[in-house]
Amino acid sequence: MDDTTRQPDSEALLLLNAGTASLKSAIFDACTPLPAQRPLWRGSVTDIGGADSRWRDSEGGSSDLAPAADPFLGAVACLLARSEAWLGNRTLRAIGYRLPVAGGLDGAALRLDDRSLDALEAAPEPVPRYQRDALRMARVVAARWPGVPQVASFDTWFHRTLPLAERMLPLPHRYWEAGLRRNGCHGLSFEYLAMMLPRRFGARARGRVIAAHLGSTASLCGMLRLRSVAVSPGLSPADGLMTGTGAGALPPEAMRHLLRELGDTAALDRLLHEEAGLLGVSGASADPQVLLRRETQGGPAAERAGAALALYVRQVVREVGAIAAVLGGLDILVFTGGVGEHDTLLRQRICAALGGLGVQLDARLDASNARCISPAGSTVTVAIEATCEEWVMSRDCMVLTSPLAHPATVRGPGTPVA
Ligand SMILES: Nc1ncnc2c1ncn2[C@@H]1O[C@H](COP(=O)(O)OP(=O)(O)O)[C@@H](O)[C@H]1O
Ligand SMILES: CC(=O)OP(=O)(O)O
Ligand SMILES: [Mg+2]
Repeated sequence: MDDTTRQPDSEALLLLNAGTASLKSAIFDACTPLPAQRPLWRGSVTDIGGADSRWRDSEGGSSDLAPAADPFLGAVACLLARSEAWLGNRTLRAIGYRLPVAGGLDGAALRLDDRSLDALEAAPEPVPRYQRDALRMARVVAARWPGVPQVASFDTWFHRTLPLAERMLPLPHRYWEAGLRRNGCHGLSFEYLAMMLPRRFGARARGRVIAAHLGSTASLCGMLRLRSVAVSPGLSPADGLMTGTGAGALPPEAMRHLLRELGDTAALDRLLHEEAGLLGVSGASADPQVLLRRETQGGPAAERAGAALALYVRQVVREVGAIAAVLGGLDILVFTGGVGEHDTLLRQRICAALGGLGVQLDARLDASNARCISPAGSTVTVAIEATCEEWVMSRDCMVLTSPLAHPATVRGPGTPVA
């Protein structure tokens, strides 16, 4: 590397990734123009606001989180303190955030300042709750580290290539004009996969790919030539697949019934996002690992755990089938996210149900968590790729804080996304 481009060794990036049930942070070394793919440190708070809320870090640290009046800001305070302690004397070059939607702003990523934060906060509903959380966090961080550049990376950017037929909702046109459209989810994760798959599978990766991001929430993305052409959710993971605590898509009659019964949208939101999904059906847990254990223990509780898992698997299988139809077939099925990367049993159930599409698993490879888990010569390559949204965010931070950066946005001219 040219010495004139070398940053002081002590420069670092802090990336903050607020999801639906977790807050993750990662610190990357900022001494090379393109940060190494492995973070120096990782921290997370899981089950935010729940009974099992815990922080953990990549150095083995972990403890329960004390209840807080505002559980999300409690999680932020915890991770910022841990991050600051880990950083020690290192200088922060930038702090990056994942934002699910660009709120009408242009581009893949942008520098956050009072003006852009105001604009994002003023973006009209509907925006997912965790968008608002990420913006609240950015205000807290700006007060704690004034002067450190802040950068937002948008999930919506990767899905800018969705065709109109995938984006539109069958509603009167005025709602389209008002910005009501299908945006897809987990764009930074799919963008990461779109960079990694060609390294592993060469030209095959440019064919018909379905990426299954199965984490606390779940969404699928169909890609052709590594571009997003089909997605399972609409505006947020509240649509599409069920999740740990979320119902996913529901028939309108069910929504009307629930709204009548519950009386207001806040109660409806709580039910749909916090009390439904695997937790609601099983009556026991949002965590598939817990349900897989419970399923084997017999009795009504085991039956409900089994029913919840069967529903989850069925929804993923149905969506893979639908997206494969849109793609005209399937060359690669890639799993990512906490469940997709680690849950052998659920992967096996999903793949067994997809045999009709040519999906096969080599049980030995799968049990050993190999990265390619289909037998050699299979019609469909089945792969596991550990996602790293924070690495995509770290690149945006480097580009937007470089002296050559375009003043506002990176990764090409933007398509306005509402
Ligand atoms: N080793 C594991 N085996 C099975 N499931 C796992 C494992 N590790 C994490 N998970 C599951 O992954 C989910 C969290 O996914 P992840 O992508 O890490 O988080 P988030 O969606 O909050 O960003 C949880 O449901 C958890 O049970
Ligand atoms: C939906 C989303 O992007 O967040 P999570 O990390 O919780 O899946
Ligand atoms: Mg996530």
